[in-house]
Amino acid sequence: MQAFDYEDIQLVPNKCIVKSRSEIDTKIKFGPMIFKIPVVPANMQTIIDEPLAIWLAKNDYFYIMHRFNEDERLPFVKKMHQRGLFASISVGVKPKEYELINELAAAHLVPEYITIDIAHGHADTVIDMIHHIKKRLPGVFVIAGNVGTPEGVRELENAGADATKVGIGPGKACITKLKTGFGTGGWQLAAVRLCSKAASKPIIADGGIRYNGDIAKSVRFGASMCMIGSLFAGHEESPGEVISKNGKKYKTYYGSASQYQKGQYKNVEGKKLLVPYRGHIADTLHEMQEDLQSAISYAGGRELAALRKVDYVIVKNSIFNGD
Ligand SMILES: NC(=O)C1=CN([C@@H]2O[C@H](COP(=O)(O)OP(=O)(O)OC[C@H]3O[C@@H](n4cnc5c(N)ncnc54)[C@H](OP(=O)(O)O)[C@@H]3O)[C@@H](O)[C@H]2O)C=CC1
Ligand SMILES: Nc1nc2c(ncn2[C@@H]2O[C@H](COP(=O)(O)O)[C@@H](O)[C@H]2O)c(=O)[nH]1
Repeated sequence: MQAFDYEDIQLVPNKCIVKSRSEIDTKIKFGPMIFKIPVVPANMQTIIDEPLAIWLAKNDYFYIMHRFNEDERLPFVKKMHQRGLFASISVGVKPKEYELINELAAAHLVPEYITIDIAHGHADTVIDMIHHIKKRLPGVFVIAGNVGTPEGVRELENAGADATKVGIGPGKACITKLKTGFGTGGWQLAAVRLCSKAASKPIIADGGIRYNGDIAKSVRFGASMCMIGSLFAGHEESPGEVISKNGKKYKTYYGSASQYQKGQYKNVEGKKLLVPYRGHIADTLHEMQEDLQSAISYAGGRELAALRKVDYVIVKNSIFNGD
């Protein structure tokens, strides 16, 4: 298997079949709903909060609420449904998480999406949680992860997951590769390709996306959706205060397995960084859509599916990886 990452790949253009990029459709059906673009902000505490989730849902973007305000998740589902919006939450695998599923079922609160979010998702703990959710909340679209291998994808799909999330350690705030020696960091795009070939259901490419063009590349290699953290971290709407330093504005971005998230230095696999302030998230999402429309035009198509068939070349070291 050849190892490559986003910066090593360039997609090869086909003849354009549209007169304007505005004709091009970037919509994606993912689970029970259709979204404007195949992009979801990472379910991390420095990336999403309730006001942003509401804005994203109202504006036809996919979102996944993080799982770190444990007791706010049930009321969150209720509030979203009262507003006529879809609910999409995350869970872990510890005993309290089983109770949450039971409480949601008892209250007849059925979120549209539940993401099982742990670092090493190819595990019986995740398989057991998939079974539990499917038993108690059968209508929910279950996303499970993270995994980095075809075997991981197949096992979670066979257990009942409706989609799997691929990426072990490629994230900008991640230090898993350094701390453990394991992961898909440096070959995340090749891992997406490998996993998507084994998948019979959608996969989410999670981590390592540094430029808008990487979204098109993820779709080329089989992703239905891209989860992005660092590119979304610096916005006005991102949780946390704007920090001024040497006349420049920043926002904080920290890993979900960092000591800042955990409140203690134990099994730490994430770090904290400052990312430049980028204005409003609506502008970034709009630019992502425009760039994706342009990418589809280079693919010679009118919709996302055109990207799946384009040729590619591997050009090692063409540009420096942001990491
Ligand atoms: N995508 C990625 O590469 C990574 C993502 N993360 C993110 O960090 C957050 C915290 O993740 P996580 O620590 O899994 O969540 P939790 O702290 O909720 O741990 C989940 C469960 O899995 C156990 N566990 C965690 N890591 C391992 C492992 N390597 N082998 C065996 N058991 C394990 C934990 O027990 P115990 O702690 O006692 O071992 C716990 O019971 C999540 O949001 C996750 O997505 C973290 C690292 C990598
Ligand atoms: N190894 C770790 N990975 C983490 C941690 N917190 C989050 N993540 C993963 O990173 C992506 C976002 O990646 P980015 O390159 O777009 O910034 C996120 O969705 C998680 O899967 C962590 O502490 N350690």
